[in-house]
Amino acid sequence: MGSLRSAVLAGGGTGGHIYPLLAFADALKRHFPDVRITTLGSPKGMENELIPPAGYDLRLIPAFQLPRSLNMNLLRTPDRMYKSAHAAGKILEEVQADVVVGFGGYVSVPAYLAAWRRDVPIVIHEVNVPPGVANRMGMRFTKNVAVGFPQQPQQAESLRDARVVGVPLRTAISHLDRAALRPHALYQFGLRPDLPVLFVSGGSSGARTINLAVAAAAKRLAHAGIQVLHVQGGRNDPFEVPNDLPVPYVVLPYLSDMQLGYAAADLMLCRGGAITVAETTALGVPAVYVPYPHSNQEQKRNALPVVEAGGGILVDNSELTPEWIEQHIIPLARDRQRLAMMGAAASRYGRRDGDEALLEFVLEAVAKAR
Ligand SMILES: CC(=O)N[C@H]1[C@@H](OP(=O)(O)OP(=O)(O)OC[C@H]2O[C@@H](n3ccc(=O)[nH]c3=O)[C@H](O)[C@@H]2O)O[C@H](CO)[C@@H](O)[C@@H]1O
Repeated sequence: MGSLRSAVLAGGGTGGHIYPLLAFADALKRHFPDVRITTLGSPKGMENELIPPAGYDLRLIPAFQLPRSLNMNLLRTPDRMYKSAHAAGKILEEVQADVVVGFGGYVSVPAYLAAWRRDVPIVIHEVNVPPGVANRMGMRFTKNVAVGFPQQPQQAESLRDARVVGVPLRTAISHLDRAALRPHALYQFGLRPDLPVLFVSGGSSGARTINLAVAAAAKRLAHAGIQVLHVQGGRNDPFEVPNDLPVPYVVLPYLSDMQLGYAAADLMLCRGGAITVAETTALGVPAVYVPYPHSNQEQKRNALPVVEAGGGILVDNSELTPEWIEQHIIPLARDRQRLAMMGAAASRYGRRDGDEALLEFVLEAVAKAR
């Protein structure tokens, strides 16, 4: 393995960009205990809540809104973009960056621009198809593109030559032994060991449709003997659940220790965010995926290969009603054999070594540039 003295990691907005960044930072630290790690974020993203508690240096650069489609005129539209790239450049110089690794989100663009102008190698990690606007812009400046899933290079021309490295997952998740942690997780949440647990999470910001549909099905789930562990999501409105249910229905605003949720879960109900899909499959958690309908079908593309492999089922956002939950989720949550088969299929699709594989790719990129 090569070496690194200073790395700048850029990625922000929602958890989907930040958790892989943090997992990669941890891998860097493990291999190079003296490496200087600097993360770049913008003032309003979830990075402000997630990165400082993880112990990494977070530098904020002025935010600017990217258009939804790629428009190279942006690079000529000075002001805000220039201000952000200038701020990123000053940080790259101060920390004498050997590499910039970008995970997407608005804040990655100024980092890519600043690195390109200073001949600092750039590595892009992309988990979605189509790739996000920020990363697509970054691809104008580097060929070092890594992706999270094996189908991505076939699905997008811009990713055709990308290296499949998997998704860096937090070690609490990638090293998780679900069965061993389960008793502790159930105890922590006040759940019973004798009844199945449906774990509900709409991704880092939460999902209104999922929250409301499951809450409205609370009585039916409870009377069928299904416990619910329901994470509302960082940026979502609270919802009402009856308080006289015969079995536990636990609502949490946000769960930092997601490994506990995965350990408690017999079945998951979730969106199809790329990192969520990487985690459920790495851990072999059978899941019902409800892709977010307004983002270019990216979440459906994330979940479909898992479903085709037998690791979960897919339902349209508009079809997720309390009746659908009663007809499909209740029988599934009670069918231990089917859940075990789905879990095994999910884990054949998933992988746990994305952090190490991305690190290897980054070191190769740095060595190539030297
Ligand atoms: C609406 C939208 O555009 N969503 C995008 C966003 O999703 P989002 O930001 O929701 O990201 P993902 O679903 O991919 O990942 C969510 C992450 O948050 C963690 N988590 C979640 C809830 C919680 O209480 N605690 C917790 O730790 C999960 O364990 C996971 O690590 O980024 C993903 C990755 O680019 C994209 O694929 C999604 O399409």
